[in-house]
Amino acid sequence: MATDDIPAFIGGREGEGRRALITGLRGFTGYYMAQELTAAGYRVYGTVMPGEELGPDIVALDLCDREAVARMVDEVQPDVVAHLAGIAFVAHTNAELIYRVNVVGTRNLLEALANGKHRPTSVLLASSANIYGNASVAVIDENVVPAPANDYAVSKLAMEYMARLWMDKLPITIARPFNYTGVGQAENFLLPKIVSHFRRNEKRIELGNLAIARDFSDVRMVARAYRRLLAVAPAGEAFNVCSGSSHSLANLIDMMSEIAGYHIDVHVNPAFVRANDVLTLSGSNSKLTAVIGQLDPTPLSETLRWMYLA
Ligand SMILES: Nc1nc2c(ncn2[C@@H]2O[C@H](COP(=O)(O)OP(=O)(O)O[C@H]3O[C@H](CO)[C@@H](O)[C@H](O)[C@@H]3O)[C@@H](O)[C@H]2O)c(=O)[nH]1
Repeated sequence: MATDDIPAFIGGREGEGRRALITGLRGFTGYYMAQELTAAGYRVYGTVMPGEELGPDIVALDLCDREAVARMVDEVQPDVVAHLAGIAFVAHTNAELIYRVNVVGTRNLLEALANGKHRPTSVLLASSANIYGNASVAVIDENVVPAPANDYAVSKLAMEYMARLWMDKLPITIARPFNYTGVGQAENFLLPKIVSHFRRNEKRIELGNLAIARDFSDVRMVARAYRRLLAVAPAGEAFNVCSGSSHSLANLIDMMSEIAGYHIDVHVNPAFVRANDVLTLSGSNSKLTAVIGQLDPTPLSETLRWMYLA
């Protein structure tokens, strides 16, 4: 689809009179997704983990509880679904939980939606660029054959394969986000960790593998891209969600030094070095922008400044 053909309602109120379900509403991305969908006119329903605070239109849900998932879907009867709940930390040590939540939990949701009284017009599943592993090409597009290198990535690729079994019943879109960050991301991820050290004025930081590079986006851009995908993506397709430019770890530290106005000493702590790390992830967003229009990515230095000053 050429950019000229992109429907005019993009950026408008395409959600008017429609119900959106966000799984993982209180997760890092869920918060921004809710803002984005509410602004587009959707009535937003969300699931949170049992024990988290509830509110109107917010349901506590363990995705691994198949019957509870079916009940929730029956109550909400969503028109669109952004499935963001899942284990997001690549170095999470509980492999069983990773597979249970990311694969079985997603299967429970798709089964409930397919069997539900009301069929949604779009279901977006958050997969991950980590499925590509250590790709041999410099810039990764959706045709690169996935080569997952850790349990997290295998779980996300398994989720994608499992989702294909439901594509004859549900209009499913797979998002493959590259790295993204922003205010509210947990400090066990690389950029919030670096930013928080500078915020505390620390002169030393212990990191893991320094020889990495990532394509970082701003979480607000990712939420915008997901909202547009829900409105216009052709069913059954996978889309990279990324800025198209990659930064080395040294470059990230330099950027933060510039913002904070001082130098930090970087030390390697073997405890943070991952076995089977993915070294470089740099993506092409051409397929995405051809369908949803230009992304207007926020420069990473601006996102870092936002986090530093928050
Ligand atoms: N977290 C962390 N990472 C470190 C550190 N030192 C080096 N790294 C390296 O920095 C890279 C980025 O780590 P994370 O920020 O934890 O992100 P990620 O593993 O790339 O995963 C993120 O991006 C994926 C998409 O590419 C997402 O799917 C995933 O949920 C997550 O957001 C990894 O190669 C990691 O080994 C450290 O102290 N902490």
